[in-house]
This record gives sequence, C-alpha cells and structure tokens, in this order.
Amino acid sequence: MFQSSWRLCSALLQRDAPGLRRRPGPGPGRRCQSSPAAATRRPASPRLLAAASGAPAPGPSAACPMGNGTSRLYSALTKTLNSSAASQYLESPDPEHLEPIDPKELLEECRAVLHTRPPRFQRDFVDLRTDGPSSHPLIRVMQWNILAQALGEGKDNFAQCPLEALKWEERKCLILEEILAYQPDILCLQEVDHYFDTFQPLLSRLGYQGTFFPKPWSPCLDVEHNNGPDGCALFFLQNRFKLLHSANIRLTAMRLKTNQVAIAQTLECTESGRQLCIAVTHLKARTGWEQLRSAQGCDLLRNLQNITQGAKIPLIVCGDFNAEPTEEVYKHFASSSLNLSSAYKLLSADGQSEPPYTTWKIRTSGECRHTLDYIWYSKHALSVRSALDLLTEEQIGPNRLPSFHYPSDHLSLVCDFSFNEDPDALL
Ligand SMILES: NC(=O)C1=CN([C@@H]2O[C@H](COP(=O)(O)OP(=O)(O)OC[C@H]3O[C@@H](n4cnc5c(N)ncnc54)[C@H](OP(=O)(O)O)[C@@H]3O)[C@@H](O)[C@H]2O)C=CC1
Ligand SMILES: [Mg+2]
Repeated sequence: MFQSSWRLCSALLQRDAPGLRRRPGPGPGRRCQSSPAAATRRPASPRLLAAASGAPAPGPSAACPMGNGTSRLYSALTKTLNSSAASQYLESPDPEHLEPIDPKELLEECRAVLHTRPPRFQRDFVDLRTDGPSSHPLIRVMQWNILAQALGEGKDNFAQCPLEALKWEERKCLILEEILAYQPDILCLQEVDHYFDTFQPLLSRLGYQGTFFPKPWSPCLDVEHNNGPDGCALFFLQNRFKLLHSANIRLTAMRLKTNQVAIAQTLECTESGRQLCIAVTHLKARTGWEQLRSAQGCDLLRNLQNITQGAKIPLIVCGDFNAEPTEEVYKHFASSSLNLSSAYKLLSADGQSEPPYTTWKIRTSGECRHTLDYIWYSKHALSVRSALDLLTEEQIGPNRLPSFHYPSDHLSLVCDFSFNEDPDALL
C-alpha cells in the first residue's frame, strides 16, 4: 500500500521534473533521475497537517504559537531527566494504529499552505555509477539538519532572514515538501524539535519507523515558548527494512558525558536480507571546540566498531559534524579502520574534494559558508550510485539561508546506495 502510494507520489514528482545533470568530473555523464521542478502552489484546506499537530486546521498562512501544553510539559520533563532516563519515554507509538497517508495528498496540502511562497528550487541527481546496473535495489539516504524552530527564531541570529520566513506552520511544509520530493528510504535529521507533534505522526503514517534522541541540555529549552528539546531523529521505511538493533548514544569526550548524541541502528533489508548499520549525529558546534568534536568523533567511531561487529556490517553515518574537512574529527573518520569514505566528495571533478558548502547563512556576526554535513559510507561494501547536487549560489541568493525558498540554513544531502556484489568483500 505504501509502495503504491510512493510510486504515485513519485510519478507526480517526476512528471514535473525535466532536469538532467552530468557528473562534473572526467567520467561519462549519464541521464539521471532528477528532482521535481517548481511546483504550482494553490490554496486548499490542510487536513493531514492539522491532524498531525492535534490542532484545528489553520488557514493557509495562519501563524501558530510554537509550543502547546503537552510540549511544554515534555520540555519540563526533559529538563529534569538525564538522557538515559528520558530515553524510555521516547519510543514511538506503534504506527500500526495510525491510518496511512497518501503522500500525494500530503504534498498537495503542503503546496497549498505554501501557495504564497516562491516555488521550490530544482536540484538534480548526479549519476555517479562507475559500472553497470546493480542487481540490488537502491537505498536512498537523506541527511539534513532541518534547523530547530526554537533556535531559528530565538538563538541563531540570522541577519537577513525575516522572521516571517521562519513561521513554523509554513516552514514545516517546506521541510515536508523536501522529504516528499526525494522520498528517502532512510532519513537522518538533526535539530528536530517537532518530533512528537509533526514528524513522528506524519512520517509514521507514510510508512516510516522513527526514533528520536534529544540532546540532554538542548539550547532550545532556553528559548521562550520552545517546543521541547532538539535532537537527532532517524526514520526508515518499514516495508524496506526490519530493525534488528537500536542504540541511543550520548557521546563522551575524555570519558565525560557531553551534550551531543547519536542514534545507531542495524537494519535488515527486506529484499536482500543483507544488514546495514545506519547512524545519525550532530556534533558540538562553534569554533574553539575542535578538540571536543574530535573526541566525540572518536567515541562515535568506537561505538560503531562494536555495533558493526568490527566493521562486518556495512555502515552509513550521516551527520552535521560542525567541522570542516580540515578538522581532526573529519580526519579520524576518513582514516578509520571502519573504511569509510565521504559520499559527497564524488560530486567533485577529482572525486577527492568535499563540496564548497553545505551550510550558508548570514548571522549578525557575519557571513558563514561552511562544509559541515557528511554522509560517510563503507567504501568497500557499498557504492554511491547517485547524489543530489547542492543548491547553486544563485539559487541560494544574496540573503543566503534560511529563506522563503528554503527552510534550513543547512542543505539536505541525498545519496542512492547499492550493496556491492560480493558480500564477503572486505568492508
Ligand atoms: N540549562 C543548563 O544547565 C545547560 C544548558 N545548556 C544550553 O546548551 C547550550 C549549549 O549546547 P550545545 O549542545 O553545546 O550547543 P552547540 O554549541 O553545539 O550549539 C547549539 C546550536 O547552536 C547553533 N549554533 C552554532 N553556532 C552558532 C552561533 N554562532 N550562533 C547561534 N547559534 C549557533 C548550532 O547550529 P549548527 O549545528 O547548525 O551550527 C547548534 O544547533 C548552551 O548555550 C545552553 O543554552 C548547556 C549546558 C547546561
Ligand atoms: Mg543550527
């Protein structure tokens, strides 16, 4: 049922999608699946979106306050619980009990809410295959720091982004539209502070199983009318994977617990029976904290060594590492015995360089253009078949991100992976 709904949605999106893109490097460029082009926006009454938040349906441009009673209670609870104690309250409700949503209908509702906004930008998938088609089905992975609502409105100090562009009732539709456009099999998110009232209820009805792990002392909680702590969220399509093992990890540095977290899950692919470990993290931000990030990265790698049984299970790690490729934590990942490679390097002409930016914003302190977000993968066990190109500087525009066009200061990264043919090959 979900599969047919996704196909319907896919057909709708593909019909709008004439864009093609060639690999920039010396290799042969091929036609590749492309993303949806600008969609027509027209008003309608949002039924599914309103049901997700438990609120009455707002008008297309109605602004809603950020918190409600439940989320404030949750926020208060998490302020008093440590992360391990809190995690027992964070299990998703059984999605079997929720009515499925037609993704096409949800997409139409999002577009209706967004009818006064400019159309979304075209981004194309770049074909990165070096060999023929794989007999294994592709696994699409999306990595995205979606920008916590409380941080965007209360802490990030975006100098050129009008508060109007950050209104949650519209921004959430831009986020959902992006997820619906690319239809990932696995979705890794950071800065999620609307898990329980938005993403979990909607995505579970689209066939995803979700897990949320909040930061122990989320800076969101300092913002008035916050919607609870932000954290990492990991979703996978239940008709494609079975969950074998799940770990919520509070990252340590020099054996001390830190405020940063990760989720790591071992999945079994329904079609092939092969196992895959997927992890999501958001490392400590800001300059001056390079050593802490480095230690957090080492701790995550240590955990992943155990979870992958010494690199026996192929691994994908998605995250906002808050670190440029020159930083130590990046080097730890690039040289780890887990044999990881960073997927977005493959978009460069020589296949060796990270993109020039994955986040681009103007804060009151100045313009910040950085490469901080990565999708790491087991380079011997997995192949990147294609990757979604970044927004161009022209698309991002002079006021940078977030904007009326794009909901976060970080770009989404999307890759299609396949298992390499020889399951016994060195990982
Ligand atoms: N109540 C308590 O007892 C405690 C509260 N805290 C709270 O937690 C906060 C620190 O948490 P921590 O997890 O270490 O936070 P981080 O330093 O990791 O940053 C938190 C968020 O701020 C964003 N950010 C990065 N740079 C800037 C900037 N220059 N200006 C504004 N925002 C920025 C980051 O976004 P991105 O990743 O996109 O760059 C990130 O999501 C404290 O400020 C405090 O509010 C912490 C400890 C105890
Ligand atoms: Mg941020």
